[in-house]
Amino acid sequence: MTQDLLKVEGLKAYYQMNYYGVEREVRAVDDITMTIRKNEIYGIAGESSSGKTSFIKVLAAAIRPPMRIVDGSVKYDFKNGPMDVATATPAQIEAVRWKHLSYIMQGSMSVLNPVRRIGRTFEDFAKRPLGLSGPAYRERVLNHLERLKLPAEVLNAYPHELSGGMRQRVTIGLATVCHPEFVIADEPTTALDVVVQKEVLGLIREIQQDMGSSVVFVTHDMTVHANMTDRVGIIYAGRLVEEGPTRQMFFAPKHPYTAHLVASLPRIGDTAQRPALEGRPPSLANPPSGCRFHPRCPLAIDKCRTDVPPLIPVANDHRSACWRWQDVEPLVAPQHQAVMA
Ligand SMILES: Nc1ncnc2c1ncn2[C@@H]1O[C@H](COP(=O)(O)OP(=O)(O)OP(=O)(O)O)[C@@H](O)[C@H]1O
Repeated sequence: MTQDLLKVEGLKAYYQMNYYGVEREVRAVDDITMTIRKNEIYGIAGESSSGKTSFIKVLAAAIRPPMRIVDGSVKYDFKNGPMDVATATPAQIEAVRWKHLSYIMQGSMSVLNPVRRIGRTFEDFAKRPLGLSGPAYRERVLNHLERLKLPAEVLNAYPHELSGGMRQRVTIGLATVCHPEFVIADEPTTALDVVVQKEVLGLIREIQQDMGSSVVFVTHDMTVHANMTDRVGIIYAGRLVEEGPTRQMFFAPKHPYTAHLVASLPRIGDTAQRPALEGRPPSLANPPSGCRFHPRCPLAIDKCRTDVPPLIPVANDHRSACWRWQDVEPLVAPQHQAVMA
């Protein structure tokens, strides 16, 4: 039986700003309902400015003004008790940080303090949540470094003395040394070259399987989703527009936006011309009426311009928010789905 570790219901998180008396509201997360199961890797995809980072900042309980939760709930079922991010106190968040809820941030250099040795940064992150000291603490950290294929000497190094790949492994180490139940990874491999990227992705998967934790993995790179995730959710203009098992999303997408994202992947031997998706995601300060994708959608009909499509079940474990989901055709022939090999 699958169990849920996180339940998000009707979540709205907006940036509310006031420029010289003029109110401005960016609806970055606008009515998202979804669950994350125990022991799964859930991928979040979508173009730039679609709201992915804003959404996971809420999941990570890292909400800072001008962002605010306007409505909804974000309920975790942690081993040490339930927590709703929407109502949690700073002390409750502090109690789960790193030990239950952890975050692998974008760009290792911005996470690691350049004038602090790695060993000191590990102490800042892990000593208190682990509740260990002396030899027991040191043994725990050294074991973890070994699992990350990092030599013990990194503890004496400064960040600039390490390669980009090693630094990223260190940030993964910091985020996982307390064996958290829930790990959020925001574009953890974007700045790395392809070989190192593969290594880092393999490592995240290994650690996830070892610890049995849930991972939410954010990237706009669909190849990474194809190779890493169990399920994928597609965010467009602040909304979850489709969600399903990864294979199904690639082979039988039920939203025209997903079909285009999947088709944009390069494939060996595929020379077919595919219609490009024109335009850009809309401004979240003034999103289009009805389905927010309608101005770019090749299948749009009048109803799409006026009525918001609900996210409904369309197949086993698969939901789509499209009035015309039954007419969505995959844009890529199955023999060219090389990324899913
Ligand atoms: N601190 C902020 N203040 C005001 N608006 C913001 C802030 N951060 C993000 N936004 C706006 O929220 C919207 C969603 O941005 P977000 O960064 O969540 O998207 P994203 O999908 O993660 O994009 P990317 O892939 O480029 O990181 C955008 O319109 C962005 O301009």
